[in-house]
Amino acid sequence: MKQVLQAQQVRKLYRLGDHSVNALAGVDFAVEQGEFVAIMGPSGSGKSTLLHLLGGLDKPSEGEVILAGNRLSELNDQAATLARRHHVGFVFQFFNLLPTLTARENILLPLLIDGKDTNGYEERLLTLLDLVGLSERQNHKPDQLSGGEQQRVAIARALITAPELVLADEPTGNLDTKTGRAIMQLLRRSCDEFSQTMVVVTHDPQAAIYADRVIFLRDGLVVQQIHLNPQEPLAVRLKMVMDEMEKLAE
Ligand SMILES: Nc1ncnc2c1ncn2[C@@H]1O[C@H](COP(=O)(O)OP(=O)(O)OP(=O)(O)O)[C@@H](O)[C@H]1O
Repeated sequence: MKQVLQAQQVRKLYRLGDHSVNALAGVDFAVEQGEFVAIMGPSGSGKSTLLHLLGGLDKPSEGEVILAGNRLSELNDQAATLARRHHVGFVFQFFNLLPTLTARENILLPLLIDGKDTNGYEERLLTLLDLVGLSERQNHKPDQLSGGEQQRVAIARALITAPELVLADEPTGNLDTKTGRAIMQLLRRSCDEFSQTMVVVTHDPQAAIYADRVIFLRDGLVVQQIHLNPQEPLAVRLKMVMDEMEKLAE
């Protein structure tokens, strides 16, 4: 299987005045195409930092991230931006929707930024609007949508270019259980049907159970990884994730 993403001995040191925070202390892993990986760990364990480095939004202090065959440290800023644009869709906790644009226009934005003709994407847009359940609300602006609906717009926006890799930071944060489950099922379907790769940071075991693999971070290090079988009942997977969380909390 093709590897879409690799982290090699990734370290991140934040300097704060006269002291520094070791946010990542040497993280190694690889993600294969079509794989769904959840990253879990206590607050401050380095999850968001890692996601930013994996997507080339920030640079490691040491180590290397290889994204779709590109060694990010060897790219200049412009080349890194293009690699990101062509290979990665981002879903952040604060949806970063443009308030003056409708849901539909926000979803099409990555194509416009990349200078693409959006006409050729009409069918994909309609499919995505349907998948995220927003066909009826495509002409609403963000302030006319609920938090869950805004989150679904952000997810459709991340998927419109059919990126090989989707990086999501707490995609179910602040959502009710039902909407959160629908979002995770949508990401899972994107893996299964379009062979897209997902890396999702979450503190919620109910969200992590949709992954093939859960990576646990603590103090900036990978301390455990477990594989989940999507064929197993949700309750079995949930127990596996929660047992592991409990062990790591000891
Ligand atoms: N820009 C920054 N400057 C300085 N320190 C930072 C910065 N960003 C994160 N940190 C520190 O790095 C460590 C890891 O933070 P990070 O946000 O990656 O953790 P996290 O696991 O995502 O936490 P949470 O679950 O609370 O979002 C923390 O100690 C945090 O305070």
